[in-house]
Amino acid sequence: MIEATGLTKRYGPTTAVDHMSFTVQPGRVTGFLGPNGAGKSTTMRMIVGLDRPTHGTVTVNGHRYAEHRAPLHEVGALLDAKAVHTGRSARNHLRAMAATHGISTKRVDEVIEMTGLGSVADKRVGGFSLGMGQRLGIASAMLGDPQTLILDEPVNGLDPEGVLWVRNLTKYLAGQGRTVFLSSHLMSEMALTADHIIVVGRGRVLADAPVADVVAGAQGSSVRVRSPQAGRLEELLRRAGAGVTTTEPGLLEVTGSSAEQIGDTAAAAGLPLHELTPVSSSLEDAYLQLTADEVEYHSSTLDPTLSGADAPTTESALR
Ligand SMILES: Nc1ncnc2c1ncn2[C@@H]1O[C@H](COP(=O)(O)OP(=O)(O)OP(=O)(O)O)[C@@H](O)[C@H]1O
Repeated sequence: MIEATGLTKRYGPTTAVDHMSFTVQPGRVTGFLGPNGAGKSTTMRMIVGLDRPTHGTVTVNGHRYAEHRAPLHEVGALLDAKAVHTGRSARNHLRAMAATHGISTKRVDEVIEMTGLGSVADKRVGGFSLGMGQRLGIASAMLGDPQTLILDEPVNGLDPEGVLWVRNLTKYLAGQGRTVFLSSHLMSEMALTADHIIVVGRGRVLADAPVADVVAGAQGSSVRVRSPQAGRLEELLRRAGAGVTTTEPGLLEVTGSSAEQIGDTAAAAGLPLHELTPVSSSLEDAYLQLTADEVEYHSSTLDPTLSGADAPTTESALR
């Protein structure tokens, strides 16, 4: 379990982390989401003692990182995949790490196998692709078979197969009762991977809840209703206070009313329904609403005259 209490980090005039308090529970995958500069990496670095809090505390299983006797067995972290001696092979890098922590070479072979690095383990890390570097970073984090895993952007640079692998691995590790805390900019991926998310913006916690609750709390959830008597139904729903828009004859997009309420209203009036579909907001919608005022760089409106490399994308606007 990771517990942050009033965690604060200032760099000169910049407050990177501003009185953050949260708990990351074992047995589930917790996602850490936030726009560029929100303080995610700084928070993760403080968890593993690479940065010292200006105020507040953060502990892993009740102790600050530095207080753990064998930290590698307690906490595994992927913070900067490029922070590896590039002249060494992956196997030698892992063996050097293992040797200084009393970990067997058998375990090195295990993590190489587990992370799919077998065919490149004896090649120089300097020639690794970003994805291979990420796998090596994850192998390093797993080396001590830790109870807690902290992964900063683990799917960054991975191909779809690699992304799926990280998803399955993190779910599997959480299923074993471990604490898994990972940051990502890929909202759609987080929706598939995380059970719980902590959303941050400008160093503060904006949401800390199960993924389903964050999505349900987003504005914009609606119900698609199809009826041969859509006009009459629209009248009744409006009278009951719902918002209704019509995009094609017979089809209503209803907000402010649940599918059950709409079904009951239609049944009470004897109106036939041909479709009644709740359309929930995606995690991305919820995330954009939560962080709308917190991003450092707004893309405002997308300029249609920009094209190719000049055109901002949703992802680049968030980063
Ligand atoms: N060593 C440092 N010195 C000065 N300012 C820093 C330092 N590290 C981070 N910051 C600032 O602190 C804020 C939070 O940065 P941080 O890297 O933690 O955010 P982040 O959420 O991880 O962002 P990203 O998604 O870009 O990785 C930013 O404004 C950043 O410029």
